[in-house]
Amino acid sequence: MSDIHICCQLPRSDDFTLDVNCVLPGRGVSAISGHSGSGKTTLLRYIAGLEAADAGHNQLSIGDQSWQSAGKTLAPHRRKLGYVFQEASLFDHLSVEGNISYGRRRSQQPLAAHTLKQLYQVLGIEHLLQRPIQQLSGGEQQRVAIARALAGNPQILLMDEPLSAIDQARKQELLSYLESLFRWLDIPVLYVTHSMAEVSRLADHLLVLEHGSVIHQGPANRVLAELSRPQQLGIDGPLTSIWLGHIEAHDEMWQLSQARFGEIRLHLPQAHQLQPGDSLRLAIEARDVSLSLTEDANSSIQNRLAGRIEKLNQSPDAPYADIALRLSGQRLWARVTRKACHELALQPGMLVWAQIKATSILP
Ligand SMILES: Nc1ncnc2c1ncn2[C@@H]1O[C@H](COP(=O)(O)OP(=O)(O)OP(=O)(O)O)[C@@H](O)[C@H]1O
Repeated sequence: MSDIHICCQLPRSDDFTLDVNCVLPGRGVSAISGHSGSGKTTLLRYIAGLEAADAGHNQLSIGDQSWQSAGKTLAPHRRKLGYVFQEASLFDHLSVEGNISYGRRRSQQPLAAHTLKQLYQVLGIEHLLQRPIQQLSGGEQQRVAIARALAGNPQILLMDEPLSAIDQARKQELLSYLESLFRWLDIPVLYVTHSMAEVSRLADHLLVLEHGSVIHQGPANRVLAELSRPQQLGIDGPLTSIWLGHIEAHDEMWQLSQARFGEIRLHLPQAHQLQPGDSLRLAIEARDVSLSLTEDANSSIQNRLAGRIEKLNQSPDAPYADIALRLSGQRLWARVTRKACHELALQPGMLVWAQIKATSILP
């Protein structure tokens, strides 16, 4: 599908206007982040047609279909979209299958039966179809809500913090389901989140809003590479670099995989689900990267990479320094103590060795 064009000027109150003019990719996951009150939900609601918008100033097209243009507004119920909220909001009086059938019935061209079956498998809900909703865990309910949103065969899926009401233990499980789902889906997903874990594992594209306007936008790996303080923009969690590459080989003897990112090779714990040639996305947390001035060949750390310091962020009221390195075309963030930074006299421009513990990077 071709791109999503959004152009809106939407005053909500005396001191808040959603003012967005951007193009998002027509496939993959676009994460939308930003502080509370920055306009993320309002943007999704605008796309869904739930915000009264003056047609003169606003335009919206999804692929080759115009949903809003000069003088014309497509009614919300005619927009082919799925919407998933923080709470699953399923109908208690219907079974799992009854809820999903409800989603299908609301569409003139619902998912074909065999595609629906595949969706059940991807979300791991085949065995739940006859269950009453009250007998589902929070994570299961959310997977059913996603199936219901997709059963009508939408052109776009809107998700508003879908993991925020799920307990921590179940979040990891649901994240894995979402990874599989997004590999399988061929429609674009707009995914509102505050979580670095969700951005780094799920997002292909990242849009950051501040007070109603877009302040960063682009491929998620590139935007994160530039954000030295993601928390200050409302993205909570450890500073993380995303690298995109592929699996080169498996080393059965040591249960390791060798992966390639441009000119860089890394050793990882064996990625059993991936074959040589398969693409791979790696989230490397800055706290898992250490630095030394020389290559320490006696170190137990297998991944030792030479690079140059590009940025060094530290403040006297924090024990850590965040250091941006350039390694053969890749940006890598490292977090070390300010004391170590002082003792090694680290400065922008210096050549250093970055060490990444293989066991800390899970594909
Ligand atoms: N019904 C409303 N009427 C007027 N202003 C509103 C209304 N709902 C939200 N707002 C205001 O619009 C702005 C954007 O709100 P929105 O809910 O889109 O932010 P958000 O980024 O999704 O926040 P959060 O992360 O807390 O969900 C805020 O200033 C909010 O106070």
